[in-house]
Amino acid sequence: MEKKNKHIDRTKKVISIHELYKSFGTNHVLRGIDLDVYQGENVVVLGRSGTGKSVLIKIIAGLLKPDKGSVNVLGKDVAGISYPEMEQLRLRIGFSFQSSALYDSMTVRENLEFPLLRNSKHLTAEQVTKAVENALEAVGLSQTVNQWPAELSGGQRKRIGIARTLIMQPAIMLYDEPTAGLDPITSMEINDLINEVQERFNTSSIIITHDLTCAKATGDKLAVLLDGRFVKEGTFEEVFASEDERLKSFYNYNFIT
Ligand SMILES: Nc1ncnc2c1ncn2[C@@H]1O[C@H](COP(=O)(O)OP(=O)(O)OP(=O)(O)O)[C@@H](O)[C@H]1O
Repeated sequence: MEKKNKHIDRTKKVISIHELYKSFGTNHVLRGIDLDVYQGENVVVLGRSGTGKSVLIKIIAGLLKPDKGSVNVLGKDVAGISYPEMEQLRLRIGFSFQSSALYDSMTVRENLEFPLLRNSKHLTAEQVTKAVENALEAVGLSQTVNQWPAELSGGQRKRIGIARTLIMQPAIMLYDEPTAGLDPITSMEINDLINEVQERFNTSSIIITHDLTCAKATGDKLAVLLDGRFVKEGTFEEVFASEDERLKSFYNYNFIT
């Protein structure tokens, strides 16, 4: 079912990218990217492997520097800001990695406490406990608080990874292949969670995925990256109605793999 989100505020851009270029030596990965993400909007980025989707969200998160172009995130130009300003901005961006990136030697509670204790030193023990409880409740895994990551399923680890980013109350969520390696039912649960996070916390998100079911379920807008540029933007139906041969071959490839 195509999603409907009534909460998008089209008067507020939380991410605005214009003519972004990024190369690694002679590998010209991003070649003139334009993208706007509005308050409360979920944008899905589709594209074949190696087209630069992860590079794009790493630039948004300040983990890579753009070569050229403007990248404005929550009102700040990430290319021009100082390191301390970038650190502050990064706290408002939740990055959900493909690998979930949990610390195996820490319990779920400790994994969730970690970003809070490092970044919000003024909090009392009681406030930290409450924040952990709230984040776990938001992802439906309150009962796992004393478990180890190794005791959790892939889907649960993914949820705990999302809870660990939610604990910092981010304005923007970046999901890198959130359903990769998960079975269809668990994937559907993660899609639902992405939408719940969007509605409950009014976050704006970029979701990188090869999973067209995820794209349809979570994306208010889809953007297709090809040869270093976005070649098509629109709703799932608009993108799939495209007669562009380059897009058609991409969809066919995805449907049969
Ligand atoms: N730090 C880096 N140094 C050099 N090259 C890099 C670096 N990061 C990415 N690249 C190159 O940039 C290109 C795009 O990589 P990226 O990881 O963004 O692709 P992707 O679209 O996310 O692929 P996938 O769907 O397989 O995850 C690749 O050719 C990759 O080798």
